[in-house]
Amino acid sequence: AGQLRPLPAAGLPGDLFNLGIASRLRTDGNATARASTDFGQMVTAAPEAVFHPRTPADIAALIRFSASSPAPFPVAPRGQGHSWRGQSLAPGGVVVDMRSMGRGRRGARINVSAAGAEPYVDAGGEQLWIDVLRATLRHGLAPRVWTDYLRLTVGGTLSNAGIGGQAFRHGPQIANVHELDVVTGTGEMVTCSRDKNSDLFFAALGGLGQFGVITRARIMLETAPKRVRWVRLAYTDVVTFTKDQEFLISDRAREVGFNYVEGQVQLNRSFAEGPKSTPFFSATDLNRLAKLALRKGSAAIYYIEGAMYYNEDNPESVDQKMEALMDNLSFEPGFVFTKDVTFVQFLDRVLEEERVLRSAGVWEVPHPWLNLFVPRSRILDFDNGVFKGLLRDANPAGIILMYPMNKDKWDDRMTAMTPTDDEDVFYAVSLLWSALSVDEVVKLERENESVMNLCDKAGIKWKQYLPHHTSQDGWQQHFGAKWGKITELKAKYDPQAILSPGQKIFPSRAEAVGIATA
Ligand SMILES: Cc1ccn(-c2ncnc3[nH]cnc23)c1
Repeated sequence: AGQLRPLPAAGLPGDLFNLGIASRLRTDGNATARASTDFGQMVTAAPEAVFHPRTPADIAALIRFSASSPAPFPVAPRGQGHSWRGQSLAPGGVVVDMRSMGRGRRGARINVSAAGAEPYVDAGGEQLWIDVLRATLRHGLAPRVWTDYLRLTVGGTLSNAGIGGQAFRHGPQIANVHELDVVTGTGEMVTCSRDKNSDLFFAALGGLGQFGVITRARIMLETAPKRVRWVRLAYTDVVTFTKDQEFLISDRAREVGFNYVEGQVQLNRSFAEGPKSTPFFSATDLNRLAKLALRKGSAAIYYIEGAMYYNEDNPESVDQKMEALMDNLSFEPGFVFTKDVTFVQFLDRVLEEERVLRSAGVWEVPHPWLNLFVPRSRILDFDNGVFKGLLRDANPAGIILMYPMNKDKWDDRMTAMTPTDDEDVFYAVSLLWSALSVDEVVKLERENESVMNLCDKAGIKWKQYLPHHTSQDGWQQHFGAKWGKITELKAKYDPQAILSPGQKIFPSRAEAVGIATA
């Protein structure tokens, strides 16, 4: 039940509880327990309170109060809490439950501007992408780039980059934003874009919550297709697999190719010991694929996952387009798996995965993830060292994604990092493990470490996506040449280092005060 007046929390300044916003603060154990962990379940750290803002002005008031108090306390915006290593936590501080912004006035914070040559949607940072999709489809429009899972917030994915199979063509989600409203670490509400307060605009996109809280994003839209031809093509040879993937994301394939290109790696042992069927593959499919791996003696099966958008007024043309495309690709003959679905069914495909995993009780488990961007020139070394070496006989629960993107679709002025070599293509490799026991957490974390060490020894210049580093040196290496600018922007927009301490990039003054008084 809501509290009339929360009891002042020990670690927060008493007069916080005299402010007008105090009634929106919850200090009870239920509220703080829910905000003490995230989807990754790798870290637990309790806030002193959870704040339920109604408007961006409420968030500004809370942050202004912390920034001007003698003992500034951490403040972390939390949407769905889908960070994996505690990035959305605020130990000893205040977690802002962003989802309370939208409550009560459904749709008020998603405004579609459908007219004109460049339609867009203004979406609250707390809005889920699935809700943005439903609102824009009412106008026959949709954002161009999607994460694999849609029950994530706009502010959360834009604070990382927002990658998925459409990014090879349109860049990550952060490359498809016109304007932001951001509440900075000094509690100012700033509207920013490429032309206005542009340093904050570029900082916040991929900014890991370090420079401000995204409360609105103006996102580019395109005409939405009605249907999708969704295919998976199986390969046993990684050279052929990556060659075809790179063709599919090249300009040559622009007219004749897919609208979406991703890829997965299935290690052999998972055929014997993994699920007998999945949302995409039937048991028969998986049997055929297991036999293929055996016959070819390959350590893994590689799938290209492609999607071709179309409208039902000319289904035969998508058949012809798909036939022509298949002729250009060298997958294992007969190993083409096709589904014909609506646009929403395709975009929301991971919901099915979530349902299966939740019903098996393995969705809310620890997720020791590792997401790497690997330079194209080293992807075969990576495959050889990791999938044919380190992980050859592994069979952890979870999925392995592997697909290329075009670096020139990313904007290097933004905080998100891509590999700093001079190549124009890099691969996303996502080891999305689910740990089904406590010692598996330790084992998988160690394995992830050894993957990164193997890359270091081989001189493979990786960057982490959804990054987690345990030292400021690690973060300096992550940001490389951007580090100087990033520290300047942090001093300008969050001088007390209040915001999103869970990323562990900057020692927060709040902590420093704590240490000083300890
Ligand atoms: C970069 C990233 C983080 C999570 N994903 C996922 N992709 C595909 N299926 C998923 N299921 C859960 N997370 C998934 C991809």
